[in-house]
Amino acid sequence: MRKPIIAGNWKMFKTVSEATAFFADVKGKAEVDGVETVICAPFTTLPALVEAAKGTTISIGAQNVHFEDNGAYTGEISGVMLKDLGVNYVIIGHSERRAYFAESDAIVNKKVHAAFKHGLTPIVCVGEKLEEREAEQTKDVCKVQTEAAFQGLSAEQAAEVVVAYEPIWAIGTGKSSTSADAEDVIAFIRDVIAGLYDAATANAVRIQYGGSVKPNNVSEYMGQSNIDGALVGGASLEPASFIQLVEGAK
Ligand SMILES: O=C[C@H](O)COP(=O)(O)O
Repeated sequence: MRKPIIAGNWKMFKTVSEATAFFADVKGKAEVDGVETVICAPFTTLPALVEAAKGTTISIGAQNVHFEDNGAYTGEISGVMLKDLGVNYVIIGHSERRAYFAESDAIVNKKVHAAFKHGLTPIVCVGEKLEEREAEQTKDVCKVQTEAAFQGLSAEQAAEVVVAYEPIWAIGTGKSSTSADAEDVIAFIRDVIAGLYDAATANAVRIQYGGSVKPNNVSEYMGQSNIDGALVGGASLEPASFIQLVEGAK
């Protein structure tokens, strides 16, 4: 039985004071039995959020990690540093990082290994561009990205990965994938993982949908048998909306 997981991805939004005010508003409310709640926040807000989250069921995640433990990598943050803060999750390979920061499939895989090395659970993003969808390459793209991300992971590690299927054309556009289309691609991604490992491992992996998920459509996605939650950008920024997303995942 896979536990649904709602993860907010704040992207480059919120100062420390805004983050702590948000947390105070959702504490006790975005905590729902049977649903895992994660807030993936900017690095600068992580210490305050980790502190605020103590004694709650809300986990705190980062939005990126470098694949080395330390070194001359100006501006980067490592898994050692995130674990030291008490962070539990990290988003890896978000399409914005792939597009704007040249993250290749090989880099994504190195980051996934770095996450496991330091006891962080990776939320690995895969998904196609609009032109790839129009060329009917959605599944090919997701297969390549998924296989690359999982390369070299043991079955035990693979079972712990959270995958977020995010069609790029649906991110921040208000154009969400239909729940049936998302289910079709996510079931396919699960089959790809089964091909790499076995059915039991694939059935343990939680796969989220992401792309214009809102309080009014989250339960539609959650009603699909292969969709185990959502990675949410815009609608995760307001406390009331975030609480509704978590409640909608029950
Ligand atoms: O990581 C989250 C996704 O990029 C979705 O963003 P969005 O909910 O604003 O469309």
